[in-house]
Amino acid sequence: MKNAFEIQGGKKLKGEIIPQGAKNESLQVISAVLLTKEKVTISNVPDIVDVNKLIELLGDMGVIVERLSTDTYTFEAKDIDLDFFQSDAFKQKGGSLRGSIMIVGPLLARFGRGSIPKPGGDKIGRRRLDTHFLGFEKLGAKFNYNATDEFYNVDASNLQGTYILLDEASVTGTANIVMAAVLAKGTTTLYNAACEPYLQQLCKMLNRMGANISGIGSNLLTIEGVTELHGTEHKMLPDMIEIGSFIGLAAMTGSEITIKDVQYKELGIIPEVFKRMGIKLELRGDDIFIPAQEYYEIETFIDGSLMTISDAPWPGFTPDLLSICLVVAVQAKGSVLIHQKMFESRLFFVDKLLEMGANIILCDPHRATVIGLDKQVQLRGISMTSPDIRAGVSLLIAALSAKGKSTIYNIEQIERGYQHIDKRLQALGADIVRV
Ligand SMILES: CC(=O)N[C@H]1[C@@H](OP(=O)(O)OP(=O)(O)OC[C@H]2O[C@@H](n3ccc(=O)[nH]c3=O)[C@H](O)[C@@H]2O)O[C@H](CO)[C@@H](O)[C@@H]1O
Ligand SMILES: C=C(OP(=O)(O)O)C(=O)O
Repeated sequence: MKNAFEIQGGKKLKGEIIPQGAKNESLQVISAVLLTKEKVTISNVPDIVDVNKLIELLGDMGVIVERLSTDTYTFEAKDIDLDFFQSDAFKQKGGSLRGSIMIVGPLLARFGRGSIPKPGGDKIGRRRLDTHFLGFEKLGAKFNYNATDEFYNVDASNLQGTYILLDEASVTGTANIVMAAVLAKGTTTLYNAACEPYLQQLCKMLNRMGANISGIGSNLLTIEGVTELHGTEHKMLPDMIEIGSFIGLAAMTGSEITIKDVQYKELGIIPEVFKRMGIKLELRGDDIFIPAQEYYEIETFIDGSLMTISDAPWPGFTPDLLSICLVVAVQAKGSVLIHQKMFESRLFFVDKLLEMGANIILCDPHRATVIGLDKQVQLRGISMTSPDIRAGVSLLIAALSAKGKSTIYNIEQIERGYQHIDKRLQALGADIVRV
């Protein structure tokens, strides 16, 4: 398998691009099929490494998976092989993606026990799972963590609804606890819940399956336990992180791009953050049109002080788009402080941007000040390795804007979240090949 992209940068792109279905939503709703023995049909499923691995894992557990078309699947979790969870195959596969952690809640709810190896995902700093297991414990489960094997086991003969104040608004943690609580006895009140669109979509799907969840979209969820759930149909939202990435791509390369069918009202603060970086966006129907812009100027705060872009749980700005904002700022007019509050190793990729000619001061692992080049100096193409999914795409955007050839290695990191990205960029006129 060829695992690098070779890019000849500096070309203006033009055209329309359709965002894939949301990666992080997919990982939640596909895990939720374990909650019922009936058939669940899911559409707009992105064809990306992480989602394909989860689907394969479900198949290994005994879920009957049928692919109806390129992006539509049915899942039927009639019989699950509970012994599979102690096998080496599970330990190896289950640990290879972050999203696999969300099979534990449904397994616990339906079969009274669940297991998971310490999950993978991006190496972007410490990524604790306490919220998940503290929540399960509150519902009456017992868990143990084998530090040698890096393996978690959770047991519960009878989950009991209760009041849970989460220690942090964890996205996958909230999803996991909600999925455990829907089949628990009595009422669970979940406070400090995360409420990203991914979670809103999950909760709506669970309600269609017969669950009784209220407070969707807020940080206070009330879940009245039910005895069983049924089959349903679900369609994934477009991936808001892809949409943000394409906005950044258009600005940095000075290209005219239309992003189709974005479900604008689900994008929260995302378009506003890019607008404050000086990027012109037009909503046409439900498409975002970004005109070719010679330059874009980052606003200051009202009092004239330096703009700061930082992450926060929803409806704050998602941490998954900060790397994109950082790279876009490299060619802006003006300066910005990028403050990545959640993850402590997500900004180190600026080293590569520095090598390409960017003007950035990495203040500490969480903060970087970018002094924009205002397109007066073009970045230089280099060879680089993608450290994580969003840094990878940011480097790809930098490479597309740069003079000369860049090579990006370790593109599995990019491909775990961006579907057929080389082909889709080629369709916009990009010079990118897989080598
Ligand atoms: C598969 C999936 O859905 N992955 C997403 C999910 O990961 P994931 O669910 O793993 O991330 P969490 O929401 O648990 O939080 C990530 C990290 O941020 C810290 N933290 C979290 C909440 C908070 O209020 N303050 C805080 O500092 C935590 O210590 C944690 O280590 O949510 C992250 C945060 O949006 C995203 O980057 C990931 O793309
Ligand atoms: C950090 C991310 O993903 P994961 O949680 O799967 O590592 C991401 O999507 O930006």
